[in-house]
Amino acid sequence: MSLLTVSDLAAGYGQIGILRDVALTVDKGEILGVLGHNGMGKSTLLKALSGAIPVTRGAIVFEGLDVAREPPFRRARRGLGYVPQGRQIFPALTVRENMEYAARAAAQPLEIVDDMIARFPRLTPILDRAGGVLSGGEQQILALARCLCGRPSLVLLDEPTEGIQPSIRDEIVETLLRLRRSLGLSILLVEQNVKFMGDLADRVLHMEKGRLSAAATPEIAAMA
Ligand SMILES: Nc1ncnc2c1ncn2[C@@H]1O[C@H](COP(=O)(O)OP(=O)(O)OP(=O)(O)O)[C@@H](O)[C@H]1O
Repeated sequence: MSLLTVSDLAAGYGQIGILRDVALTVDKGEILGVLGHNGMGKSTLLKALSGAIPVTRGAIVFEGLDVAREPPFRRARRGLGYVPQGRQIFPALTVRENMEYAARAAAQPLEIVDDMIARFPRLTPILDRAGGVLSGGEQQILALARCLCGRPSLVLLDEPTEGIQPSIRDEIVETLLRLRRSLGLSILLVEQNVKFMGDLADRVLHMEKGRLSAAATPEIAAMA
């Protein structure tokens, strides 16, 4: 059985429908990629799966249970982690405080913060620095570490390479592959960056105008 099975999903903003007939599965330990150009609905997909926006039809079966009508915090407690586009780091809290906040919100013991810090060496020298002064790459790594303080089994990851220099991009690839190995983590990643996707994803789908299809664009075919 898949960890996540989405079927016949529709969602949007008020009267504006964006996603239609969306179906996908993510298996345990799998990294599924969704590629698409600007405005095609990638972020909307992750918002609908995390509960940030309501779905208008369809099912989101996570670990055997349809969570499509559950509020975001309940989905998060079940192990559906979400790293939104723009990272949404708390700017006035330190790196450590950002992580402690997430652990508390997820009712996890605070020891998980030290466990995660040990997995992200780049955070160690900046633990007391305010989130708002971090570089884009540091914020992305913190956003991921903070999400993992909720002990998710699946992470919904929205454009982690946006505004990030190539060296940190490579570090993020290595980190995600390591986390998959060590924690058995599953990842649903939406991206525009074909190279990043090629380095990371086991399988890639293509999103166009709110619909998903098997990847058939020349860029993706060239990755294979
Ligand atoms: N809050 C909102 N209200 C109304 N429409 C929105 C809202 N947010 C996004 N949209 C529209 O939904 C469509 C899909 O946007 P979405 O952000 O999901 O695309 P995306 O594929 O993630 O693009 P990008 O790569 O630029 O982030 C776009 O047409 C966008 O204008």
